[in-house]
Amino acid sequence: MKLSFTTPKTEQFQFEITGSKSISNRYLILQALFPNLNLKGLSNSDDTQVLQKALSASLQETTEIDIHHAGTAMRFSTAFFSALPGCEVILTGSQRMQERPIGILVEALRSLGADIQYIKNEGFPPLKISGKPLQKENISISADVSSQYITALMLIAPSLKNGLTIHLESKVTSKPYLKMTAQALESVGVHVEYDGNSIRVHSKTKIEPTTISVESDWSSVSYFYSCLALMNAGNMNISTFYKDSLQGDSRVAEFYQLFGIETHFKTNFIQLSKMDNFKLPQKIELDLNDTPDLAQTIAVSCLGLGVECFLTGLHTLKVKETDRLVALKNEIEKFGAEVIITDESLHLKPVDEFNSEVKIETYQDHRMAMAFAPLTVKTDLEILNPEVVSKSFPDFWDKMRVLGIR
Ligand SMILES: O=C(O)C1=C[C@@H](OP(=O)(O)O)[C@@H](O)[C@H](O)C1
Ligand SMILES: C=C(OP(=O)(O)O)C(=O)O
Repeated sequence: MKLSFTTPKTEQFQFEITGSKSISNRYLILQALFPNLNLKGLSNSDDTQVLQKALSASLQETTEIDIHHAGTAMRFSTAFFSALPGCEVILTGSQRMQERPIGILVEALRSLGADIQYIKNEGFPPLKISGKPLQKENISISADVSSQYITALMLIAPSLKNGLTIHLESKVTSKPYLKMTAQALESVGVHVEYDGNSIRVHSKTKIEPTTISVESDWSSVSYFYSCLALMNAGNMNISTFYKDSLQGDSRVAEFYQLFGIETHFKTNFIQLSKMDNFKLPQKIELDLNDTPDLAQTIAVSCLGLGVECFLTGLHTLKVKETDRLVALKNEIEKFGAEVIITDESLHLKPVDEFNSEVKIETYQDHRMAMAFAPLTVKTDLEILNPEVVSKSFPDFWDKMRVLGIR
């Protein structure tokens, strides 16, 4: 899809963004445990829809469930089905899902008594799961590959007889997602104690009827911060967001101050505007260990603004929808800039003038398409397989059109 930008007639934009897929997928598991949980404003993303479908599958006999590209759905439902007595499922996913590691979670579940077998490669989906009551109440797990393994254990913990204590080994990656899980559990009345290196989730069999409204997705809104940073003028009112967010990616508001974007929190929306007389820095350095999904957005903003950046804490990017470090290097260098990557960092040295008419490969990764789209404000470009955005944000291109990106 070829993209071009026409300065819109208005400088004031107003729109709404779909519910957070991370929050939605946590509450879907909790709803499966506690049926009197009522959910409003769920994400319309593919990743949420596949999890909804998986959880509503009839489990009379061995059922194959295809989770496509959805990492959270794969990890959360592995734990859920393992602890569901009597169920027999085969959990599979896309080619890339079959290359994304799950061994740490499977080992943890097995040590609690789960019956899980690998169908193809040791350590990777597809999995054959025979659900049964899990016994132990203590577990140690490596926390530096994906926080989703730990979230998966936390979400099923209330259904274990004595709850579960999870000891975190090694440096914890994507930590705010664990806090999000703890807050989701607390919001339905499950008691959680979290002291940094261990998490205790108490058992709970029933909850009071509860209605939860899912907050909009902060990772999705990052692309609008990037657009505004690259545009000459404008302000945006985007709903529904609150100052006290469950989502770690709400730090995008702080990060984009570096690029002259101010965030004002109104009752239920955010107002983004450009700071007056702002002078861009020559170089920024950020540790994104807590917010890995913002890395692509920030790297491309830097390319567009001509700001050198050194991003660290990126070791998990290699095992996401694609190897995002390699994908970023390949695509950013097409514009003439230089990118140096290691296993956990990215150093971008920008160029004054871009190569034009660049074709962006998206590698089946929604965030590659969405991170590069804002660059159209500066130069015409082409995004290959633009439909990948539906993994987290199906309405993405409609919203871009509102801003003048066609
Ligand atoms: O728990 C979650 O909802 C997520 C956790 C993060 O993954 P890792 O913990 O694997 O970094 C993040 O990248 C992903 O998009 C969503
Ligand atoms: C990494 C992501 O998702 P997941 O791991 O759930 O597939 C993402 O949405 O950027």
